[in-house]
Amino acid sequence: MKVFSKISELQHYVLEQKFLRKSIGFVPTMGALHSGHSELLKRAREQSDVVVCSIFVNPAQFNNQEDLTNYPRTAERDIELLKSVGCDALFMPHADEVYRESTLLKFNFGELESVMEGVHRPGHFNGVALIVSKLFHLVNPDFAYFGQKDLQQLTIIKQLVKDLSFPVQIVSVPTVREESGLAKSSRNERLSEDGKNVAAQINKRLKELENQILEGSDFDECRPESIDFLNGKGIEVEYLELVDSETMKAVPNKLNGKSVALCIAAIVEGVRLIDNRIF
Ligand SMILES: Nc1ncnc2c1ncn2[C@@H]1O[C@H](COP(=O)(O)OP(=O)(O)OP(=O)(O)O)[C@@H](O)[C@H]1O
Ligand SMILES: CC(C)(CO)[C@@H](O)C(=O)[O-]
Ligand code: BAL
Repeated sequence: MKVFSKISELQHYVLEQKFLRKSIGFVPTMGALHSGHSELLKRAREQSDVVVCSIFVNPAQFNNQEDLTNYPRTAERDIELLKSVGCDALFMPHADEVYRESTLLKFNFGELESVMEGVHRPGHFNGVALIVSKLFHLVNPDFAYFGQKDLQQLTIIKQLVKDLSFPVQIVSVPTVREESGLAKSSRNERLSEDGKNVAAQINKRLKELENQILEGSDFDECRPESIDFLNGKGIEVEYLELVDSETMKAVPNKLNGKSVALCIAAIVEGVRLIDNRIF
C-alpha cells in the first residue's frame, strides 16, 4: 500500500490511475479505524479498480477543542487494517498541508443543517463540506463511501455533490454494530467497558421507540419517556428526533409511509456519541 502525506504525491498517483483508466473508490475517514470503516473499504474493494482511503482528523469540523484533542489516533494499527482489506493508497496529510492558508469559504445547506448536528455543532458541516470538497478534487473518485451512522452528514454530502456537480457516486453503507447493538465508532475507544455497556442502551431504546412508532404512536408522546429512561441509565441525551430520512425535517410519526429516522446524540462518560435507526 502506498502512503502519501503530500498533496502533490497523491495527485501524481491519481493522475497515473486515471491515465490507466482505473476506477477509483474513495473512503474518507478520521482514522482510529474499526469494522465500520472496514465495511466501507470492502464495498470500495468490490466496486472499484483502485481503493484510496484518507485519514485526517479535520480541525475545521470540530466545534469543541477538547473533542479534537482527545480524538483517538491509532495510525500504525490503521495501516495494518488498511493493508488487510486490500487498500491501495492512503492519504494521511498534516493539517498544514491541507490548510496552507486560512479559508473564508462558507457553505449553506439551509434546512438540512438547521437541525440536530447542525445546531449542536456550530460550523461542523461547513468544516465537513470544506474537507470533503478538497478531497474530492484531489482524489477525483468514481465512487465515495459514507456510513449511515452519520446520516445527516450523508445527506449533506449528497447535496454537496449535486450543488458542485462532482462526478462521483455516493454509496451509503448501513451502520455496523457491536453484538450489544452499540454503533461502532472511533470515539467508543474513549469509553470504559462499563461505559460501553451503558452506551449499548442507546440503540436498545431506539429499537423500542421504533416499535412504538411502527405501532402507530406519536413520537412527541413517547419522547419524554425515552429521554427519562436513558437519563436514568446515566446517558445524557443532547437531542432525540424523528425526521424524514431524506430531508432531515422533523415528522410526528410514520403515517405518511415515508422512510423516517430516529436520530440521537448522547453523552456517556463525557464522550459524545451519535446513532440512528432508519425505518
Ligand atoms: N459503525 C459504522 N458503520 C458504518 N459506517 C461507519 C460507522 N462508523 C463510522 N462510519 C463511517 O466511516 C466514515 C468515517 O467516519 P469517522 O472516521 O468519523 O469514524 P467514526 O467511527 O464515525 O468516528 P466518530 O463518530 O467517533 O467520529 C464515515 O462515513 C462514517 O459514517
Ligand atoms: C467525512 C469525514 C472524513 C470528513 O472529515 C468525517 O466527517 C467522517 O469521518 O465522517
Ligand atoms: N464521524 C463524524 C465526524 C465527526 O464527528 O466530526
